[in-house]
Amino acid sequence: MTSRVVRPFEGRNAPKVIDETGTTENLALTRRPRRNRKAEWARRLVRENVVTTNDLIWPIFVVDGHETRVPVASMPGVDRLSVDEAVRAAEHAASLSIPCIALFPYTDPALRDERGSEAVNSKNLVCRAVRAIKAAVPQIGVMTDVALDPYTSHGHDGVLRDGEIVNDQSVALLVQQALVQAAAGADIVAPSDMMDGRVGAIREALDRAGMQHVQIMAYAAKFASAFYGPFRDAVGTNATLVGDKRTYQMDPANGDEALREVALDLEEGADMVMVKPGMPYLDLVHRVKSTFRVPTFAYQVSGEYAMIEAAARNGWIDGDKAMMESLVAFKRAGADGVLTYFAPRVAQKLKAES
Ligand SMILES: NCc1[nH]cc(CCC(=O)O)c1CC(=O)O
Ligand SMILES: [Mg+2]
Repeated sequence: MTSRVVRPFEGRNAPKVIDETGTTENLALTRRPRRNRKAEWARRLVRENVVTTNDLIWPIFVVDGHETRVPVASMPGVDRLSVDEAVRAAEHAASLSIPCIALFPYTDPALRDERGSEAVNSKNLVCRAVRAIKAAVPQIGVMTDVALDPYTSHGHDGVLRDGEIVNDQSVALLVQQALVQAAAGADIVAPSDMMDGRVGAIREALDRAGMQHVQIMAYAAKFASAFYGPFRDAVGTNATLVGDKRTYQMDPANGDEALREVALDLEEGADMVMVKPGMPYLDLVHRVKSTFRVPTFAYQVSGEYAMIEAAARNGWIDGDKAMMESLVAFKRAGADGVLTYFAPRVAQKLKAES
C-alpha cells in the first residue's frame, strides 16, 4: 500500500507509519460508519427511505385535437396530449401502477377572457379529458387544477380588477370551477391559486352538491417562483401573464408563513397539502410534515425537471441517477408523495428493477 499520512497529527488515534513501505497501524475506532456501506446488500439493509410507485402523481398537459402530441420545448420529453392521447397516457400510467395523474390544460387562446369564463364551462378541455379518462381507466385517480390562469387573457390565477387580483370574487369562480371538475369525475380537486379562503368555500360547495367523497389537495404553501417558467410555456401563460404573482403566491424568503398557510387550509378542510416548488423548499416539506403529520406532497415543478433534463442531455449529470436522487430526497424530507414529470420514467425503472 502506498497510502501515507500526509499531514502529521497527534492524538490517541493517530495512525503511525510503522515502516518505509507506508504501512500504518490501524486506528482504534469503535465506530466505523463505512461498515454499513461495504456492499450493496448492506446498503439495502440499512436504507431509511425508498421511492415506490405509490409515491407518484404524474402531471399531464392536455390540448385540443385528435391523436395530437405537441412537444413542450422547455421540457424535453414532455408533450401536450389531445384527449385521446391523454387516455392512452392514463392507461400507461395505470399499467405502471401510478396511483394518480394531474391534468393541466393548454386552452385555445380564443377561449381566454378577462374573467376566465372557460374555467367554469362543464364541457371545457379538462372536463372532457376527465370524463374520457374516468370512462376508460376508472381505477386511476384523476386530479384537476383549480385556478384561472390557463383561462384568463392576463394569465393570472384569479380575477383582475383595476390592477388587483381580487380575492373573494376569484373564490366564487374557483368554487364553480371545482364543481364542474368534480361533476366531470375528478377524484381530487387541487386549488393552486393561493386565494384566501378557497379551500373552505370549495369544501362547502362540494358537500352541498353531494360530492363529499371528492378530496381536496391544497397547494397550501405555493411560492412565487421562477421555476414555473416551462410550465407556463406548456399551458401558454408565459405569453399572457401580465406582471407577476407576488400578491398571492408566497415570498420565497418565508418559512413560518408557510406553516400558517398550511394550518389554514387544514382548518378549512384540505385532505392533503402540498409544498411547491419542491427541491428548493425541502425544509418546508420537512417542517410541514413534522408539524402537522398530515398527507404532505411536494411538487417537483417544471423548472426542476427542465434543469435536470438540460444538464443530463448535455452530458453534465447522469439524468437517471439525478432523477432518483431528487425523489428519494423528497421522501427523506417527509413527503408522502411527489408530483413529478418523471413519474412514468421512475415507475418504469422501478418495475424493471423489481
Ligand atoms: N395555477 C397555476 C399553476 N399550477 C401549477 C403550476 C406550476 C407547475 C410547474 O411549474 O410544473 C402553476 C404555475 C403558476 O403558478 O404560474
Ligand atoms: Mg392560503
